Amino acid sequence: MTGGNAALALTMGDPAGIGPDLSLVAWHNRANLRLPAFFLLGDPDMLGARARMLGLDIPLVDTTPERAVSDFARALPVLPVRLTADVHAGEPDTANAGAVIEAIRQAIELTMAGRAQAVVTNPIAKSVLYGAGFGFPGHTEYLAHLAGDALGRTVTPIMLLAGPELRVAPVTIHIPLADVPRALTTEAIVEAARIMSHDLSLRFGVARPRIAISGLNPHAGEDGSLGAEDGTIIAPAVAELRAGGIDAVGPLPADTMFHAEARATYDAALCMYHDQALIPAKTLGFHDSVNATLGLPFVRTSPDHGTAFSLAGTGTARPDSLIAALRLANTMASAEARHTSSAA
Ligand SMILES: NC(=O)c1ccc[n+]([C@@H]2O[C@H](COP(=O)([O-])OP(=O)(O)OC[C@H]3O[C@@H](n4cnc5c(N)ncnc54)[C@H](O)[C@@H]3O)[C@@H](O)[C@H]2O)c1
Ligand SMILES: N[C@H](C(=O)O)[C@H](O)COP(=O)(O)O
Repeated sequence: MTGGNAALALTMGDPAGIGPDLSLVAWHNRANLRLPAFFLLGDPDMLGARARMLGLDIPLVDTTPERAVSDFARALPVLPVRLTADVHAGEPDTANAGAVIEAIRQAIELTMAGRAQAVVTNPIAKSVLYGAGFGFPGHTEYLAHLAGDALGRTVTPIMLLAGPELRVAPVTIHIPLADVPRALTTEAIVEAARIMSHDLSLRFGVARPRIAISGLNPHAGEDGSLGAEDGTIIAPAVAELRAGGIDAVGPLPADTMFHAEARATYDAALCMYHDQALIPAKTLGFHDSVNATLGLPFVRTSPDHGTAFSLAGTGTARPDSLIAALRLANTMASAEARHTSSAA
């Protein structure tokens, strides 16, 4: 589902974090960056105050999704989502959690209605939302929940970290490490790899995706002597995927699948848990990797970093990952639109 030539829907994220800073800087440099048009779902007063704090003269305009592309050239288009409490940069406040969540909800609704091209989310602070009763581990699970509600079916999200050096995703996402072995099943690995393969073709233009699947245990279990899951859970998943025509290899020892020569042998890696995937992703490209959620009925990207509260309002936060997220959302949605129109 893509909104054609519509603007991207960018959510404000936690208003005390660096999301507002990065959005203002990105818009300010839109011409030399040749950025795709976006509108920001957020509080105009907060944005104006942060621009002044950063010493940036940035015109804001209340917009609609339909006017945003034309507005983007002369002002930062804002779809107002009003905050409850005053914002102090670097000082998160659970009183604003409702508005943070509402901005995400509206971005999804507009994108699923074809009024926005894709969703790009500025960072939220999970603990702040939890403190206000938010019942999901983060955007990834919340987006899948809302999409599933809209479609009347279960939507399984895959959290892909996409950068110039590596694309990688974990099978299990925001669960405690102690719970990972119990959560790993052959079915979950197969489903994750199938979604990854499908979206790499549909939204990344990879004709025949090669997927490298990691083991769980050291040395991928060392033939069972260092753990059983690699042989009893992961290997059957690889066999099932290959029997179904997906070019999957594994289970691979995780410590020798991320150096340059290894990375040249696959299009994306699938790991068993959060840090097994995100450590190499953020080590190889912290400032130019993007968090892209696969498996959704719309495109969603996010910077690969968080709210960096200590940097908010200082002018020192780097906008690179947000810029890459805006560009990737546009590229992914455009690839899907081309694929869909050629299949029609
Ligand atoms: N996409 C998201 O919404 C997202 C992603 C990761 C973490 N988070 C949340 O953010 C909060 C803080 O998490 P954290 O401290 O683990 O990670 P973080 O990414 O906010 O910060 C980690 C380190 O990187 C630095 N950093 C982050 N972004 C930067 C930028 N653009 N430019 C320069 N330096 C930057 C920070 O100053 C800090 O030193 C947590 O609540 C976490 O849940 C959200
Ligand atoms: N786990 C990701 C990371 O560490 O970058 C990030 O927190 C994802 O958060 P969302 O599900 O809110 O995108």
